[in-house]
Amino acid sequence: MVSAFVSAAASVRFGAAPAHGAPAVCGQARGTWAVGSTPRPATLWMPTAPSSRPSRLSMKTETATEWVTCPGSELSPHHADAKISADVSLVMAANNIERPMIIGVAADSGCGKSTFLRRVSAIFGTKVSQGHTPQGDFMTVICLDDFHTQDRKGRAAAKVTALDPEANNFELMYQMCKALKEGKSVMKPIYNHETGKIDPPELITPNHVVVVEGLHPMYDARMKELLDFTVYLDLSDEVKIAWKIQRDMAERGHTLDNILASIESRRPDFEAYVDPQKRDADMVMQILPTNLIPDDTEKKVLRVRLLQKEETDVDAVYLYDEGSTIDWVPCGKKLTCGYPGIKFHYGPDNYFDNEVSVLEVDGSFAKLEEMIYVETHLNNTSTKFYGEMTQQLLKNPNAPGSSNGTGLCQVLIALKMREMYEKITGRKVLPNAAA
Ligand SMILES: Nc1ncnc2c1ncn2[C@@H]1O[C@H](COP(=O)(O)OP(=O)(O)OP(=O)(O)O)[C@@H](O)[C@H]1O
Ligand SMILES: O=C(CO)[C@H](O)[C@H](O)COP(=O)(O)O
Repeated sequence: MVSAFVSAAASVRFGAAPAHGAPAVCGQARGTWAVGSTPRPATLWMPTAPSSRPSRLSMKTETATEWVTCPGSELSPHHADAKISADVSLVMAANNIERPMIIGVAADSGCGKSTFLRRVSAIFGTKVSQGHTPQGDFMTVICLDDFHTQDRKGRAAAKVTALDPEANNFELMYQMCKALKEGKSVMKPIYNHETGKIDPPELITPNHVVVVEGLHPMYDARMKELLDFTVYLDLSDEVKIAWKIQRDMAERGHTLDNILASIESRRPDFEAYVDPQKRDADMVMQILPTNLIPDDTEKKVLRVRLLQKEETDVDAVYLYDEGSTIDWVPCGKKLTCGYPGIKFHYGPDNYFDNEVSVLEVDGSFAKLEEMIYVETHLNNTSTKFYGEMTQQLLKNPNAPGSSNGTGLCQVLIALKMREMYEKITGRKVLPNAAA
């Protein structure tokens, strides 16, 4: 698809690609975006140079705020200090925030939420803050583990897992997300994964985009209602185990038995409380073992299916011909593929009670720059200029999944989030704002 924003003369200042392993919201100064002769929408939201913008971190305005006890704080002794501001935060006007958009990203632990959100932050463009919760100048990412009602010891004594709704303060979660959506600040509890304890609350101010990620963003009906866009990352057991082994053995010193036991012990609660959220998500990314290698044991080659609910405010990405069912094997001169090749599928389907469009990518890409060839065959990608999807992948080639369908689908979902933001607010985010 060639968007109306295409301009061969367009010049982009690229920032350094965020290093893999950087915090969920990568700090990148925004560059200028010259769109040549491209007409600018009247309501174009143009970030000013970082130095002339009020820094969210240096805002002292919240000290003038009157704080009130947040409903739900009475439900856990650990949440007694949880507060919300009585009035709309001064940060709203100071940072030119009109209407915070709230996005929910649900998945089990270790299923790639942080990795995915790094792509999202690159597309929205945001500078990262230090601290427990990444609060960028455009996007904030709240981890819902912060609403655990008990510390690790408490959960062990009560014999509940963190996945059990009993172990989470949904009332507080809802009230705080509602307050942020209304433009109010909150003093949110912190769950400290290093100590397993609940730390004193931290200040979270409203932002253009607030992502709530974790085990249960869509579990509670009122929370679900608040969310403007929802995503579920659905890993098959085989892939989940492979990723867990890779991370928890290599980086966290767990043994294989340990990891397998932990996955098994969480399974009943995962199936009861986390997994069902995928039914209602606007987009689901299924990550499965490949079909291209019979009896594949390595689980390194992935088959990724992007399920896009038809009934949303953004149009589904399609391959070639909207609504048709298409299998596409693009290997050849235009797309270099090593073993076992690459295969696309697109078509309509039903997912629980919803009509969805499915875009499937099985296999890996050998040369990322050749993704432009794939991009040319995709439509409704919500890109703002020819090659934007490929450019986003090339920005961070070493991030997990860049060379397969996970990276491609991460970028496509992030572009849909940006489109949704523009629809909700009536503002335009400059393409490549993060560069
Ligand atoms: N697309 C991908 N391809 C391969 N590996 C991936 C991919 N996405 C994530 N991983 C790996 O899986 C592991 C977990 O990823 P990540 O930390 O993003 O998950 P998470 O859901 O945020 O985890 P947690 O909730 O436990 O913090 C990491 O080792 C990461 O490198
Ligand atoms: O499922 C999880 C989400 O990240 C964690 O296991 C849960 O938050 C408890 O954390 P910890 O194991 O550090 O006490």
